[in-house]
Amino acid sequence: MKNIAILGFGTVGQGVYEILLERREKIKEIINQDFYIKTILVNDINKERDIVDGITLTNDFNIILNDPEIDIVVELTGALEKGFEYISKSLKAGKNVVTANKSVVSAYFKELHSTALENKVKFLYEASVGGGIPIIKPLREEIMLNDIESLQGILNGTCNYILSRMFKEKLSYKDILKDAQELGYAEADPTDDVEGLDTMRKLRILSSIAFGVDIREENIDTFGISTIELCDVEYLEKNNSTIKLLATSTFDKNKGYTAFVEPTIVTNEDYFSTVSMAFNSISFEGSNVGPLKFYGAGAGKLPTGDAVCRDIIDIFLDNTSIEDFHLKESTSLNHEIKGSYYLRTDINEDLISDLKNTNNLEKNETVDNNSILILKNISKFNIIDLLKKYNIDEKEYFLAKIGY
Ligand SMILES: NC(=O)C1=CN([C@@H]2O[C@H](COP(=O)(O)OP(=O)(O)OC[C@H]3O[C@@H](n4cnc5c(N)ncnc54)[C@H](OP(=O)(O)O)[C@@H]3O)[C@@H](O)[C@H]2O)C=CC1
Ligand SMILES: N[C@@H](CC=O)C(=O)O
Repeated sequence: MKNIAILGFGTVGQGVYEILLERREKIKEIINQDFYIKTILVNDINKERDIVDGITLTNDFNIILNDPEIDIVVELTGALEKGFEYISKSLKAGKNVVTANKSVVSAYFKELHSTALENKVKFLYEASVGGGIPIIKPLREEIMLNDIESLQGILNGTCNYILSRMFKEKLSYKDILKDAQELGYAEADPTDDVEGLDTMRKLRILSSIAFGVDIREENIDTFGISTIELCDVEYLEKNNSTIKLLATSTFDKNKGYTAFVEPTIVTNEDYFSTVSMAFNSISFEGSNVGPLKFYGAGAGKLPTGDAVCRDIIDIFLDNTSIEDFHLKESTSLNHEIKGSYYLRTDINEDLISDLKNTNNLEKNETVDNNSILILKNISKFNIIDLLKKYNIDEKEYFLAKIGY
Protein backbone atom coordinates (compact mmCIF):
# COMPACT_ATOMS: atom_id res chain seq x y z
CA MET A 1 0.00 0.00 0.00
CA LYS A 2 1.21 3.51 -0.87
CA ASN A 3 0.37 6.78 0.89
CA ILE A 4 0.39 10.23 -0.63
CA ALA A 5 0.51 13.67 0.97
CA ILE A 6 -0.69 16.65 -1.05
CA LEU A 7 0.83 20.03 -0.14
CA GLY A 8 -1.58 22.74 -1.33
CA PHE A 9 -5.26 22.37 -2.08
CA GLY A 10 -5.83 25.13 -4.63
CA THR A 11 -6.55 24.77 -8.34
CA VAL A 12 -4.02 22.00 -9.02
CA GLY A 13 -4.22 20.30 -5.61
CA GLN A 14 -7.97 19.88 -6.07
CA GLY A 15 -7.45 18.60 -9.61
CA VAL A 16 -5.05 15.91 -8.39
CA TYR A 17 -7.39 14.98 -5.54
CA GLU A 18 -10.39 14.63 -7.89
CA ILE A 19 -8.52 12.57 -10.49
CA LEU A 20 -7.00 10.22 -7.90
CA LEU A 21 -10.41 9.65 -6.34
CA GLU A 22 -12.28 9.29 -9.62
CA ARG A 23 -9.66 6.92 -11.16
CA ARG A 24 -8.86 5.08 -7.93
CA GLU A 25 -9.98 1.60 -9.02
CA LYS A 26 -8.28 1.86 -12.42
CA ILE A 27 -5.01 3.05 -10.88
CA LYS A 28 -5.10 0.29 -8.23
CA GLU A 29 -5.51 -2.25 -11.01
CA ILE A 30 -2.53 -0.86 -12.93
CA ILE A 31 -0.15 -0.47 -10.01
CA ASN A 32 -1.36 -3.69 -8.50
CA GLN A 33 -1.70 -2.32 -5.00
CA ASP A 34 -3.83 0.02 -2.93
CA PHE A 35 -3.06 3.68 -2.36
CA TYR A 36 -4.43 6.52 -0.23
CA ILE A 37 -4.29 10.27 -0.01
CA LYS A 38 -3.38 10.33 3.67
CA THR A 39 -2.74 14.00 4.45
CA ILE A 40 -3.36 17.39 2.84
CA LEU A 41 -1.39 20.47 3.84
CA VAL A 42 -2.90 23.97 3.47
CA ASN A 43 -2.13 27.45 4.68
CA ASP A 44 -5.50 28.29 6.17
CA ILE A 45 -6.86 25.39 8.17
CA ASN A 46 -10.16 27.23 8.81
CA LYS A 47 -11.20 27.53 5.14
CA GLU A 48 -14.11 25.29 4.25
CA ARG A 49 -12.96 22.30 2.13
CA ASP A 50 -14.78 19.45 0.50
CA ILE A 51 -12.58 16.51 1.51
CA VAL A 52 -13.68 12.89 2.11
CA ASP A 53 -13.51 11.46 5.63
CA GLY A 54 -10.30 9.78 6.64
CA ILE A 55 -7.92 12.32 5.11
CA THR A 56 -6.02 14.47 7.62
CA LEU A 57 -6.09 18.19 6.85
CA THR A 58 -3.25 20.10 8.47
CA ASN A 59 -1.23 23.29 8.34
CA ASP A 60 1.76 21.61 9.98
CA PHE A 61 4.23 20.21 7.45
CA ASN A 62 6.07 18.25 10.18
CA ILE A 63 3.10 15.89 10.47
CA ILE A 64 3.82 14.82 6.90
CA LEU A 65 7.59 14.91 7.17
CA ASN A 66 7.60 12.74 10.28
CA ASP A 67 5.05 10.25 8.98
CA PRO A 68 6.98 7.15 7.88
CA GLU A 69 3.90 5.85 6.05
CA ILE A 70 3.97 8.68 3.47
CA ASP A 71 5.82 7.54 0.36
CA ILE A 72 5.06 10.40 -2.04
CA VAL A 73 4.87 14.11 -1.29
CA VAL A 74 3.04 16.09 -3.97
CA GLU A 75 4.06 19.74 -3.65
CA LEU A 76 1.47 22.14 -5.13
CA THR A 77 1.75 25.27 -2.99
CA GLY A 78 3.28 27.68 -5.51
CA ALA A 79 5.49 29.09 -2.73
CA LEU A 80 9.18 29.53 -3.61
CA GLU A 81 11.18 29.28 -0.38
CA LYS A 82 8.59 27.26 1.57
CA GLY A 83 8.10 25.05 -1.47
CA PHE A 84 11.85 24.47 -1.65
CA GLU A 85 11.95 23.66 2.07
CA TYR A 86 9.07 21.17 1.77
CA ILE A 87 10.59 19.43 -1.25
CA SER A 88 14.11 19.39 0.03
CA LYS A 89 13.18 18.08 3.50
CA SER A 90 10.89 15.44 1.98
CA LEU A 91 13.65 14.15 -0.33
CA LYS A 92 16.11 14.07 2.56
CA ALA A 93 13.55 12.11 4.60
CA GLY A 94 13.54 9.46 1.85
CA LYS A 95 10.19 10.46 0.31
CA ASN A 96 9.61 10.67 -3.44
CA VAL A 97 8.47 14.11 -4.57
CA VAL A 98 6.23 15.28 -7.41
CA THR A 99 5.75 19.01 -7.97
CA ALA A 100 4.15 21.46 -10.40
CA ASN A 101 6.06 24.35 -8.84
CA LYS A 102 8.21 25.74 -11.68
CA SER A 103 9.54 28.56 -9.47
CA VAL A 104 11.22 26.01 -7.24
CA VAL A 105 12.29 23.63 -10.02
CA SER A 106 13.85 26.49 -11.97
CA ALA A 107 15.57 28.19 -9.03
CA TYR A 108 16.85 24.99 -7.40
CA PHE A 109 17.20 22.70 -10.42
CA LYS A 110 20.68 21.39 -9.64
CA GLU A 111 20.28 21.19 -5.86
CA LEU A 112 17.01 19.27 -5.95
CA HIS A 113 18.23 16.73 -8.51
CA SER A 114 21.38 16.14 -6.44
CA THR A 115 19.38 15.80 -3.21
CA ALA A 116 17.09 13.25 -4.86
CA LEU A 117 20.06 11.28 -6.16
CA GLU A 118 21.88 11.35 -2.80
CA ASN A 119 18.77 10.06 -1.05
CA LYS A 120 17.88 7.54 -3.79
CA VAL A 121 14.38 8.92 -4.26
CA LYS A 122 12.44 10.21 -7.28
CA PHE A 123 11.91 13.89 -8.05
CA LEU A 124 9.43 14.50 -10.89
CA TYR A 125 7.93 17.74 -12.20
CA GLU A 126 6.05 17.04 -15.45
CA ALA A 127 3.35 19.61 -14.62
CA SER A 128 5.87 22.40 -14.11
CA VAL A 129 6.00 23.06 -17.86
CA GLY A 130 3.08 23.09 -20.29
CA GLY A 131 0.27 22.17 -17.86
CA GLY A 132 -1.17 18.89 -19.12
CA ILE A 133 1.25 18.44 -22.05
CA PRO A 134 3.66 15.51 -21.70
CA ILE A 135 6.94 17.32 -22.38
CA ILE A 136 9.47 16.73 -19.57
CA LYS A 137 9.31 12.96 -19.84
CA PRO A 138 9.55 12.82 -23.67
CA LEU A 139 12.35 15.39 -23.61
CA ARG A 140 14.28 13.37 -21.01
CA GLU A 141 13.87 10.32 -23.20
CA GLU A 142 14.94 12.09 -26.39
CA ILE A 143 18.15 13.57 -24.95
CA MET A 144 19.48 10.04 -24.57
CA LEU A 145 19.24 9.55 -28.33
CA ASN A 146 19.51 13.03 -29.82
CA ASP A 147 21.40 16.28 -29.71
CA ILE A 148 18.96 19.17 -29.47
CA GLU A 149 20.09 22.56 -30.71
CA SER A 150 17.00 24.70 -30.38
CA LEU A 151 13.56 24.81 -28.88
CA GLN A 152 10.59 27.16 -29.07
CA GLY A 153 7.35 27.34 -27.19
CA ILE A 154 4.26 29.10 -26.02
CA LEU A 155 4.61 28.23 -22.34
CA ASN A 156 2.15 30.42 -20.48
CA GLY A 157 -1.58 29.74 -20.64
CA THR A 158 -2.55 33.06 -19.06
CA CYS A 159 -0.67 35.17 -21.62
CA ASN A 160 -1.86 33.10 -24.53
CA TYR A 161 -5.43 33.34 -23.27
CA ILE A 162 -5.15 37.14 -22.93
CA LEU A 163 -3.55 37.63 -26.35
CA SER A 164 -6.03 35.30 -28.09
CA ARG A 165 -9.03 37.11 -26.64
CA MET A 166 -7.58 40.56 -27.34
CA PHE A 167 -7.28 39.62 -31.00
CA LYS A 168 -10.65 37.88 -31.15
CA GLU A 169 -12.84 40.14 -29.03
CA LYS A 170 -10.91 43.43 -28.89
CA LEU A 171 -11.26 43.49 -25.10
CA SER A 172 -8.71 45.26 -22.92
CA TYR A 173 -5.81 43.35 -21.46
CA LYS A 174 -6.89 44.03 -17.85
CA ASP A 175 -10.45 42.70 -18.29
CA ILE A 176 -9.22 39.43 -19.75
CA LEU A 177 -6.58 38.98 -17.05
CA LYS A 178 -9.38 38.96 -14.46
CA ASP A 179 -11.08 36.11 -16.33
CA ALA A 180 -7.78 34.17 -16.50
CA GLN A 181 -7.48 34.53 -12.73
CA GLU A 182 -11.03 33.33 -12.17
CA LEU A 183 -10.41 30.32 -14.41
CA GLY A 184 -7.42 29.34 -12.24
CA TYR A 185 -4.84 29.83 -15.02
CA ALA A 186 -2.89 32.69 -13.46
CA GLU A 187 -0.25 32.46 -10.75
CA ALA A 188 -1.03 33.78 -7.25
CA ASP A 189 0.79 36.93 -8.39
CA PRO A 190 -0.16 37.32 -12.07
CA THR A 191 2.81 39.64 -12.61
CA ASP A 192 4.78 36.41 -12.98
CA ASP A 193 2.59 35.48 -15.95
CA VAL A 194 2.22 38.79 -17.77
CA GLU A 195 5.81 39.95 -17.29
CA GLY A 196 7.11 36.68 -18.74
CA LEU A 197 8.69 35.33 -15.52
CA ASP A 198 6.64 32.14 -15.50
CA THR A 199 7.61 31.49 -19.13
CA MET A 200 11.25 32.26 -18.31
CA ARG A 201 11.27 29.65 -15.52
CA LYS A 202 9.76 27.06 -17.85
CA LEU A 203 12.36 27.87 -20.51
CA ARG A 204 15.09 27.47 -17.90
CA ILE A 205 13.77 24.00 -17.05
CA LEU A 206 13.37 22.86 -20.66
CA SER A 207 16.71 24.28 -21.82
CA SER A 208 18.58 22.71 -18.89
CA ILE A 209 17.23 19.31 -19.83
CA ALA A 210 17.49 19.73 -23.62
CA PHE A 211 21.03 21.14 -23.76
CA GLY A 212 22.53 20.00 -20.44
CA VAL A 213 23.67 23.59 -19.99
CA ASP A 214 23.18 25.88 -17.00
CA ILE A 215 21.07 28.65 -18.55
CA ARG A 216 20.27 30.56 -15.39
CA GLU A 217 17.15 32.67 -14.93
CA GLU A 218 19.13 35.93 -15.04
CA ASN A 219 20.62 34.96 -18.40
CA ILE A 220 17.24 34.59 -20.08
CA ASP A 221 16.23 37.97 -21.51
CA THR A 222 12.63 38.27 -20.50
CA PHE A 223 9.91 40.65 -21.67
CA GLY A 224 6.21 40.30 -21.05
CA ILE A 225 2.99 41.48 -22.60
CA SER A 226 1.77 43.97 -20.00
CA THR A 227 2.15 47.07 -22.21
CA ILE A 228 0.25 45.72 -25.22
CA GLU A 229 -2.72 47.85 -26.29
CA LEU A 230 -5.61 47.39 -28.66
CA CYS A 231 -3.91 49.69 -31.20
CA ASP A 232 -1.11 47.08 -31.50
CA VAL A 233 -3.67 44.36 -32.03
CA GLU A 234 -5.51 46.34 -34.71
CA TYR A 235 -2.30 47.24 -36.54
CA LEU A 236 -1.03 43.67 -36.62
CA GLU A 237 -4.37 42.24 -37.58
CA LYS A 238 -4.38 44.47 -40.68
CA ASN A 239 -0.98 42.99 -41.47
CA ASN A 240 -2.24 39.38 -41.34
CA SER A 241 -0.32 38.73 -38.12
CA THR A 242 -0.79 37.98 -34.45
CA ILE A 243 1.33 38.08 -31.27
CA LYS A 244 2.46 35.22 -29.06
CA LEU A 245 4.64 35.29 -25.97
CA LEU A 246 7.33 33.00 -27.29
CA ALA A 247 10.20 31.36 -25.43
CA THR A 248 13.15 30.43 -27.62
CA SER A 249 16.56 28.98 -26.87
CA THR A 250 19.44 27.67 -28.94
CA PHE A 251 22.70 25.92 -28.08
CA ASP A 252 25.87 25.44 -30.07
CA LYS A 253 28.49 23.49 -28.13
CA ASN A 254 31.32 25.42 -29.80
CA LYS A 255 29.87 28.89 -29.32
CA GLY A 256 27.25 29.19 -26.58
CA TYR A 257 23.55 29.66 -26.10
CA THR A 258 20.75 32.16 -26.65
CA ALA A 259 17.61 32.35 -24.52
CA PHE A 260 14.76 34.82 -24.89
CA VAL A 261 11.19 35.25 -23.70
CA GLU A 262 9.53 37.98 -25.73
CA PRO A 263 6.30 38.96 -27.45
CA THR A 264 6.75 37.69 -30.98
CA ILE A 265 4.82 38.61 -34.09
CA VAL A 266 3.93 35.63 -36.25
CA THR A 267 1.90 35.57 -39.44
CA ASN A 268 -1.52 33.98 -39.43
CA GLU A 269 -0.03 31.11 -41.45
CA ASP A 270 2.59 30.29 -38.79
CA TYR A 271 2.08 27.16 -36.67
CA PHE A 272 2.20 29.08 -33.38
CA SER A 273 -0.67 31.34 -34.52
CA THR A 274 -2.93 28.28 -34.34
CA VAL A 275 -2.20 27.77 -30.63
CA SER A 276 -4.91 29.79 -28.93
CA MET A 277 -6.56 30.49 -25.58
CA ALA A 278 -4.92 28.66 -22.63
CA PHE A 279 -3.24 26.11 -24.88
CA ASN A 280 0.54 25.78 -25.02
CA SER A 281 2.89 24.25 -27.55
CA ILE A 282 6.55 23.32 -27.50
CA SER A 283 8.65 22.31 -30.47
CA PHE A 284 12.22 21.09 -30.76
CA GLU A 285 14.28 19.21 -33.24
CA GLY A 286 16.36 16.16 -32.36
CA SER A 287 19.35 15.10 -34.46
CA ASN A 288 17.79 11.65 -35.00
CA VAL A 289 14.08 11.98 -34.37
CA GLY A 290 13.73 15.24 -36.36
CA PRO A 291 11.14 17.88 -35.53
CA LEU A 292 8.66 17.23 -32.72
CA LYS A 293 5.70 19.35 -31.65
CA PHE A 294 3.79 19.03 -28.40
CA TYR A 295 0.40 20.70 -27.94
CA GLY A 296 -2.23 20.76 -25.22
CA ALA A 297 -3.85 22.62 -22.35
CA GLY A 298 -1.16 24.74 -20.72
CA ALA A 299 -2.98 25.47 -17.47
CA GLY A 300 -6.08 24.59 -15.46
CA LYS A 301 -7.19 22.22 -12.73
CA LEU A 302 -7.68 18.92 -14.55
CA PRO A 303 -5.01 19.11 -17.30
CA THR A 304 -2.36 20.07 -14.75
CA GLY A 305 -3.74 17.58 -12.23
CA ASP A 306 -3.45 14.91 -14.93
CA ALA A 307 0.25 15.65 -15.48
CA VAL A 308 0.89 15.45 -11.72
CA CYS A 309 -0.96 12.11 -11.54
CA ARG A 310 1.15 10.70 -14.40
CA ASP A 311 4.26 11.39 -12.31
CA ILE A 312 2.64 9.76 -9.28
CA ILE A 313 1.85 6.66 -11.32
CA ASP A 314 5.40 6.55 -12.73
CA ILE A 315 6.65 6.48 -9.15
CA PHE A 316 4.14 3.79 -8.17
CA LEU A 317 5.30 1.71 -11.13
CA ASP A 318 8.97 2.51 -10.60
CA ASN A 319 8.88 3.66 -14.19
CA THR A 320 11.47 6.37 -13.90
CA SER A 321 15.17 6.58 -13.24
CA ILE A 322 16.87 8.70 -10.61
CA GLU A 323 19.39 10.88 -12.38
CA ASP A 324 21.57 13.83 -11.77
CA PHE A 325 21.90 16.71 -14.20
CA HIS A 326 25.49 17.86 -14.44
CA LEU A 327 24.71 21.16 -16.11
CA LYS A 328 27.66 22.57 -18.02
CA GLU A 329 28.64 26.22 -18.01
CA SER A 330 28.36 28.01 -21.34
CA THR A 331 28.34 31.54 -22.75
CA SER A 332 25.31 33.69 -23.50
CA LEU A 333 25.22 34.92 -27.09
CA ASN A 334 22.04 36.96 -26.59
CA HIS A 335 23.78 40.26 -27.29
CA GLU A 336 24.92 39.02 -30.70
CA ILE A 337 21.41 38.39 -31.96
CA LYS A 338 19.96 40.89 -34.41
CA GLY A 339 16.50 40.80 -35.89
CA SER A 340 13.43 42.77 -36.90
CA TYR A 341 11.27 44.44 -34.27
CA TYR A 342 7.94 46.21 -33.92
CA LEU A 343 8.05 49.22 -31.60
CA ARG A 344 5.07 51.36 -30.59
CA THR A 345 5.80 54.50 -28.58
CA ASP A 346 4.62 58.06 -28.19
CA ILE A 347 5.86 60.16 -31.09
CA ASN A 348 9.49 61.08 -30.43
CA GLU A 349 11.23 62.79 -33.34
CA ASP A 350 14.69 62.48 -31.79
CA LEU A 351 14.34 58.73 -31.45
CA ILE A 352 13.10 58.45 -35.03
CA SER A 353 15.96 60.53 -36.40
CA ASP A 354 18.49 58.45 -34.41
CA LEU A 355 17.04 55.27 -35.91
CA LYS A 356 17.07 56.75 -39.41
CA ASN A 357 20.78 57.53 -39.03
CA THR A 358 21.56 53.92 -38.16
CA ASN A 359 19.70 52.60 -41.21
CA ASN A 360 17.63 50.36 -38.96
CA LEU A 361 14.28 52.02 -39.59
CA GLU A 362 12.27 50.18 -42.19
CA LYS A 363 8.87 51.74 -41.62
CA ASN A 364 7.49 54.66 -39.58
CA GLU A 365 3.73 55.16 -39.29
CA THR A 366 1.62 57.37 -37.07
CA VAL A 367 -1.43 55.60 -35.65
CA ASP A 368 -3.69 57.27 -33.04
CA ASN A 369 -0.93 59.63 -31.93
CA ASN A 370 1.53 56.77 -31.58
CA SER A 371 4.59 56.01 -33.65
CA ILE A 372 4.66 52.49 -34.98
CA LEU A 373 8.19 51.72 -36.06
CA ILE A 374 9.39 48.63 -37.88
CA LEU A 375 13.09 48.13 -37.22
CA LYS A 376 15.39 45.72 -39.02
CA ASN A 377 18.76 44.11 -38.46
CA ILE A 378 19.05 45.50 -34.95
CA SER A 379 19.82 44.06 -31.51
CA LYS A 380 17.02 44.33 -28.99
CA PHE A 381 19.54 45.72 -26.51
CA ASN A 382 20.32 48.62 -28.88
CA ILE A 383 16.61 49.45 -29.05
CA ILE A 384 16.33 49.41 -25.27
CA ASP A 385 19.41 51.62 -24.92
CA LEU A 386 17.82 54.12 -27.31
CA LEU A 387 14.55 54.10 -25.40
CA LYS A 388 16.48 54.76 -22.19
CA LYS A 389 18.46 57.56 -23.89
CA TYR A 390 15.17 59.36 -24.63
CA ASN A 391 13.75 58.60 -21.16
CA ILE A 392 10.91 56.54 -22.58
CA ASP A 393 9.62 54.57 -19.60
CA GLU A 394 9.13 50.82 -20.08
CA LYS A 395 5.40 51.21 -19.41
CA GLU A 396 5.12 53.62 -22.36
CA TYR A 397 6.15 51.37 -25.21
CA PHE A 398 5.43 47.94 -26.63
CA LEU A 399 8.26 46.04 -28.28
CA ALA A 400 7.84 42.74 -30.12
CA LYS A 401 10.19 40.62 -32.20
CA ILE A 402 9.05 39.96 -35.74
CA GLY A 403 9.35 36.25 -36.46
CA TYR A 404 11.57 33.71 -34.67
N1 LIG B 1 -3.05 26.76 -11.95
C1 LIG B 1 -2.51 26.17 -13.00
O1 LIG B 1 -3.12 26.03 -14.06
C2 LIG B 1 -1.12 25.63 -12.91
C3 LIG B 1 -0.36 25.77 -11.77
N2 LIG B 1 0.91 25.24 -11.71
C4 LIG B 1 1.67 25.34 -10.48
O2 LIG B 1 1.05 24.52 -9.50
C5 LIG B 1 1.27 25.08 -8.20
C6 LIG B 1 -0.09 25.30 -7.53
O3 LIG B 1 -0.82 26.22 -8.29
P1 LIG B 1 -2.36 26.54 -7.97
O4 LIG B 1 -3.04 25.31 -7.55
O5 LIG B 1 -2.85 27.28 -9.14
O6 LIG B 1 -2.21 27.52 -6.72
P2 LIG B 1 -3.37 28.03 -5.76
O7 LIG B 1 -2.98 29.41 -5.36
O8 LIG B 1 -4.71 27.81 -6.36
O9 LIG B 1 -3.26 27.06 -4.48
C7 LIG B 1 -2.18 27.06 -3.62
C8 LIG B 1 -2.48 26.13 -2.45
O10 LIG B 1 -1.31 26.00 -1.66
C9 LIG B 1 -1.57 26.36 -0.31
N3 LIG B 1 -0.37 27.04 0.17
C10 LIG B 1 0.21 28.17 -0.33
N4 LIG B 1 1.32 28.44 0.36
C11 LIG B 1 1.45 27.48 1.31
C12 LIG B 1 2.40 27.23 2.32
N5 LIG B 1 3.48 28.01 2.53
N6 LIG B 1 2.22 26.14 3.12
C13 LIG B 1 1.15 25.34 2.94
N7 LIG B 1 0.22 25.52 1.98
C14 LIG B 1 0.37 26.59 1.18
C15 LIG B 1 -2.80 27.24 -0.35
O11 LIG B 1 -3.47 27.11 0.90
P3 LIG B 1 -4.90 27.81 1.23
O12 LIG B 1 -5.90 27.03 0.43
O13 LIG B 1 -5.06 27.64 2.67
O14 LIG B 1 -4.76 29.23 0.76
C16 LIG B 1 -3.57 26.63 -1.51
O15 LIG B 1 -4.34 25.54 -1.07
C17 LIG B 1 2.04 26.37 -8.43
O16 LIG B 1 3.41 26.12 -8.29
C18 LIG B 1 1.73 26.72 -9.88
O17 LIG B 1 2.74 27.49 -10.49
C19 LIG B 1 1.47 24.56 -12.76
C20 LIG B 1 0.77 24.40 -13.91
C21 LIG B 1 -0.56 24.94 -14.09
N1 LIG C 1 0.11 30.49 -14.63
C1 LIG C 1 0.53 29.42 -15.47
C2 LIG C 1 -0.04 28.13 -14.99
C3 LIG C 1 0.62 26.96 -15.59
O1 LIG C 1 1.82 26.79 -15.56
C4 LIG C 1 0.07 29.66 -16.89
O2 LIG C 1 -0.77 30.54 -17.08
O3 LIG C 1 0.59 28.99 -17.80
